[in-house]
Amino acid sequence: MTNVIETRGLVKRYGDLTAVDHVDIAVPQGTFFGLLGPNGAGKTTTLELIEGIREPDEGEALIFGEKVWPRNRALLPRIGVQLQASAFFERLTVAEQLRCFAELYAVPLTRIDRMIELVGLEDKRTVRTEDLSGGQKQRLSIACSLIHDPEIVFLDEPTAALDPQARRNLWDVLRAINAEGRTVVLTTHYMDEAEILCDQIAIIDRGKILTTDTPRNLITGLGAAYRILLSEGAVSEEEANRLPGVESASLDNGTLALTTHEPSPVLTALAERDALHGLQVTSATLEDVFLTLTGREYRA
Ligand SMILES: Nc1ncnc2c1ncn2[C@@H]1O[C@H](COP(=O)(O)OP(=O)(O)OP(=O)(O)O)[C@@H](O)[C@H]1O
Repeated sequence: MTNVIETRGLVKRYGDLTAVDHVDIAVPQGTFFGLLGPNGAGKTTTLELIEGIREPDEGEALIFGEKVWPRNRALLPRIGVQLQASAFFERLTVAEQLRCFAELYAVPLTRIDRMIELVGLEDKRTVRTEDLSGGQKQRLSIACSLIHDPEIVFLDEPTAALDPQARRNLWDVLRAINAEGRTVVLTTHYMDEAEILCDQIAIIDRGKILTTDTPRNLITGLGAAYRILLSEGAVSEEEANRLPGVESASLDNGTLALTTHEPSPVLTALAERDALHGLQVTSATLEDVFLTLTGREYRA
């Protein structure tokens, strides 16, 4: 698959601090790519280096095989950029704001309605930007970044500071953008968001990429055990300990917790005993991946 983005040994220093430390990233066309890391990890700086709005101290970033620095104007119509903080003309309505961007890019004004529909702001088209909620502002800012129909869109923490429901609603918009065939590069400090949305995740910490893979491979690569939780009384602790594949079973606070690396035979044996009451199966999470890689708990 063609890589539409590649970075080679990207470095950015601010005084003594190396904010981006030899970052190598490759993003195949059409991927939903996530740059995941705690606050201050270097996500925004990395993104800005790739977008060509900051000069690297070392290394280079390529989009569609072309260097992004010095500023490469030929790339601009092909990429959409949503910055972490968006500044709007506050007195303009949603539709006027989009019209302004459409005219700047000289694209047909029919794109305005298309974008309003894509981000679900139909009932807000005549509302002034200053009267939008945080989630609606983020939607508008995403719509502005897509007005010229770019092939790649960069989104810097688009769901930060949104409430859980607004975050989930925005996830649907982001999925739709990717489903249209666009490559999406997203930064986030939310583990769940990266796991749910992204095809590929690069975990960044202290300026360094720790690992890049699919969420599933990152998690299964740990080889961690599954936990199977059942209601007390579904089976006895002794019987649970004897089930095929069970490594340990213990009863705690009304919940029987089993650990296993092979959930299938355990679940089959439980089903045969009609003992699936209160069943929950959990595997390792990206937080466990971060802990394994850094030795530290993940604190966004
Ligand atoms: N213009 C700047 N001058 C000096 N230091 C900077 C500058 N921009 C960022 N930094 C520092 O570089 C490091 C990386 O910052 P960056 O904003 O890239 O991280 P981030 O992962 O995007 O964090 P956040 O999630 O908080 O936005 C941080 O320690 C930050 O304080």
